[in-house]
Amino acid sequence: MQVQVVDYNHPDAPQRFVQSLHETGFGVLTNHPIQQAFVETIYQQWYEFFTQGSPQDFAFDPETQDGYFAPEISETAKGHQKKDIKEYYHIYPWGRVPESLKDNIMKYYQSASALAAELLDWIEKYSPADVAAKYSEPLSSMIKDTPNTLLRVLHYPPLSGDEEPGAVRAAAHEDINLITILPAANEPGLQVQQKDGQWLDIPADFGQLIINIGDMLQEASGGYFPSTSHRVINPSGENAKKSRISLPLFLHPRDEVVLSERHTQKSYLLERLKELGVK
Ligand SMILES: O=C(O)CCC(=O)C(=O)O
Ligand SMILES: [Fe+2]
Repeated sequence: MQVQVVDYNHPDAPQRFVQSLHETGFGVLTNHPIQQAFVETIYQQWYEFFTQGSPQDFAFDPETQDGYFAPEISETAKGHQKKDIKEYYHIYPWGRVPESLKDNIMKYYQSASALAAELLDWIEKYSPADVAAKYSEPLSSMIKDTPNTLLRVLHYPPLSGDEEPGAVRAAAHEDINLITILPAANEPGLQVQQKDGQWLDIPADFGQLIINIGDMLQEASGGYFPSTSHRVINPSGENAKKSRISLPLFLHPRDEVVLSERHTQKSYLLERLKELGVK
């Protein structure tokens, strides 16, 4: 099955969307409540911050993990040797955010988190009974008042030609969290790995919202929802001269939430951050 594009307002949307998540780990929504013009304003503001601002003034704190991650310290995907070609900024509700960018990005954080709670209710409702029985509490309540949900603003710079051979914008990886909400980026490149190993472009037209399953929901659902590998490939030709901005929101439960017999959110996250080499 291919990743389904689902109209958020259609009566069958919840069921079709959850089916797509089960079969592919991904689903794409149109006509959703996040306004594209607002997303674009954010892309523009943060593009200026990365390219003309002083991101180093907000260098990330290894303890708390908020702030700016420069290209030199950017993460290396699990199982890979080369760093991704990207820089990014981690936003938490309690974390540091440049004053001039705060209003819009926190408004986005709140509205995308509210939408995520609704989508988690859809997922809960259309989980088979034996899968739903594994959830230690309702999925949307796992993220209620959580301080752990992470909004990452990513800037993939134009390619200069002297990148390390083999390095890519984002090497194949799985997300750590419950679900990820990602507005279509301003440039293409996102691909998902199918069960047969082939890489497929994610449908990501202007204004679409991409949702994918992360390891924590895979863990909590006993594998019913797969945390599927995805990557961002390097552009070529004229597109290589362009920046790419994207804005994934990684929904994380509160620390104490039980995911499975072996893991709480806190123990699972620590294990994964060590693997990424950023903790
Ligand atoms: O930039 C993108 O489109 C995806 C980024 C991503 O997968 C991630 O940061 O986990
Ligand atoms: Fe990802």
